[in-house]
Formats: sequence, structure tokens, C-alpha cells
Amino acid sequence: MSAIPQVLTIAGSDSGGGAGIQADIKTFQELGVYSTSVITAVTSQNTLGVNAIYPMGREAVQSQLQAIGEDFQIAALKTGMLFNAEIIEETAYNINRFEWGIIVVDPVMIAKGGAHLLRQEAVAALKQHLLPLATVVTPNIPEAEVLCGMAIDDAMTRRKAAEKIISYGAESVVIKGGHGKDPYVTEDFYLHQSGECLLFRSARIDTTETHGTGCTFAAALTAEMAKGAGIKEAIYVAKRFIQAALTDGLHIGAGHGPTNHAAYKAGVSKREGENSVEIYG
Ligand SMILES: Nc1ncnc2c1ncn2[C@@H]1O[C@H](COP(=O)(O)OP(=O)(O)OP(=O)(O)O)[C@@H](O)[C@H]1O
Ligand SMILES: Cc1ncc(CO)c(N)n1
Repeated sequence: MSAIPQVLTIAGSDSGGGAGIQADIKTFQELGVYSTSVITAVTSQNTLGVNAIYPMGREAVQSQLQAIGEDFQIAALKTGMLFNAEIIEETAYNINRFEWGIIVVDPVMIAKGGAHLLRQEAVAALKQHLLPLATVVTPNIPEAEVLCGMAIDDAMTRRKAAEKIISYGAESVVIKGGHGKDPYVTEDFYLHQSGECLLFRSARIDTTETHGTGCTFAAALTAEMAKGAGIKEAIYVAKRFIQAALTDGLHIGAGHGPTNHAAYKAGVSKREGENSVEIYG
């Protein structure tokens, strides 16, 4: 039995390296877990936007999942860009077949420039097949609105949206706050099916280098749970990981640049005070 936890990301490739499979693998490596990956689609993408999407066929996804399931002990897995209903169905089928237990579903829908990374007609498949298997679902605010069919504009509607997402069968949900209105803070709202809820709050970093924040956050969460952390402890580390990655930007590309996946472990911050995360019950 290997000492290093093995994790899996099922997601799209981002040729620009800031989001998708590439963000996940970098984050997993930084947090000390062994990363395997199943590619659902190849995107031609940079910091300016998505130029093209080449989805994998059902068989290609199935055979990658089978190769992983037959050989690896997957302690936790994360799903990202799944693109269409058949990829969602294959993913759910194999999660059940290989009895993978800790499942982080990042319901990726639309890239920053507006490209659809999930077909609109696949939202129903996501709700039906994948959310019931999720240990944690991590929508951003627009994704949570699509999943629950209501607008989120305050703490009350955010809570209602989270309850609706739990009602689809997920064990817990984190509605990420990157798209929130407050210019000074970002709040990630956690709700567990037990009714327990927490707010993870940090200073909002004033930066355009935000490409792949959601993937990176969900990957850090997955890595921590693979190492044995509970959901709340894992969210706390994930929030600190993305806070550091946003604080120490790399200044790469002419558009929405990638975050710095090495910053958390390096422990360096150019703007120290902005790095803390507070938790409210
Ligand atoms: N400007 C910011 N300052 C601090 N934290 C941020 C900022 N933007 C996003 N975050 C944090 O990053 C994480 C991801 O949130 P966000 O809502 O941006 O996800 P996302 O829209 O799915 O990201 P993406 O589509 O770029 O992958 C959350 O923990 C959120 O609080
Ligand atoms: C492949 C891929 N997955 C997820 C996102 C969302 O950040 C993206 N831009 N590209």
C-alpha cells in the first residue's frame, strides 16, 4: 500500500495551463497527493478565452476511467468540465462501479469569456446522476443559480439555493463567492445536509489574474480530503490555498492570468495581511 494518497481529476484540458486538468494536477502536486487524470475534452484556450472545444467520445472517457479503476486506490476524486450528458453518465456509472467514495463535484458551466463548458441540456443529467453522489458540490454563484433555478442576491437567497442543491442528494455544498458583489471581501458559504453551515471569508484580492480559481479551490479541497481531513477543514485549507495563489500572481498572459499554484506551499506573500481566512458559524 502506497503511503501517498492517490486522487483522480475528471476534467477538461486547458492548453493555457491555468484551469482544468492542469490546475488540478499542479494543486494536487503542491498538496502532496498523487494525481491521476481522465480527460473529458481538449480546449484550445489561453488567458484571453476559449477558441475551440474538442470533447472526448463516450468510449474514450469510459476506457480512461476503467484504466484508473483497475489499478489505483482512489482516495478522493474531483469532477470539472464534463461538457455533455454522455460524459456525465459514464462518470457517474464508474464512480458507482469502482465504489469511489469521496467525490467533489465542481459543476463547471461557463468560462470567464462566456464559452459553454457544459451543454445547457446536460444540466439535468448533472442533477440527476452526479449530484446525488457528491460529498461536496462547489458551484460559483451563477452555477448555483442555474442548478437551483433562482437568483442569488443576498444571504437569504444564497442559503435557499444551497438547501435546494442539497435536496438533489448531495451531502454538502460550498457556494463560492468569487462572483459576489462586495468589493472588499469574498465569502464561501458551506451548508451540510445536517443543517450545519459556515462562512469562509477573506479579503477580496484586487486582481484580474483569476483564471482557474474555481478548479484550483476544488482541487485543494479534494487533496485535503484524500489526506484524511473532514469537509470543513478541507474547505479552510482550500480557501487559504486560493487566497495565496491570487495574492502572489504570476503576471502571465494578456487576459485573465492564471493563479500561482506554488504560493501556498512557498508561504510567501507580497501582501501579507490579505492572506488570512476567517470562519463564521
Ligand atoms: N478576487 C478574489 N479574491 C479572493 N478570493 C477570490 C477572488 N476571486 C475568487 N476567489 C475565491 O476563489 C475561489 C473560487 O471562486 P469563484 O467564485 O471565482 O469560482 P469560479 O467562478 O468557479 O472560478 P473559475 O471559473 O475561474 O474557475 C473561492 O474560494 C473564492 O472565494
Ligand atoms: C478546461 C477548463 N475547465 C474549467 C474551466 C473554468 O475555469 C476552464 N476555463 N477550462
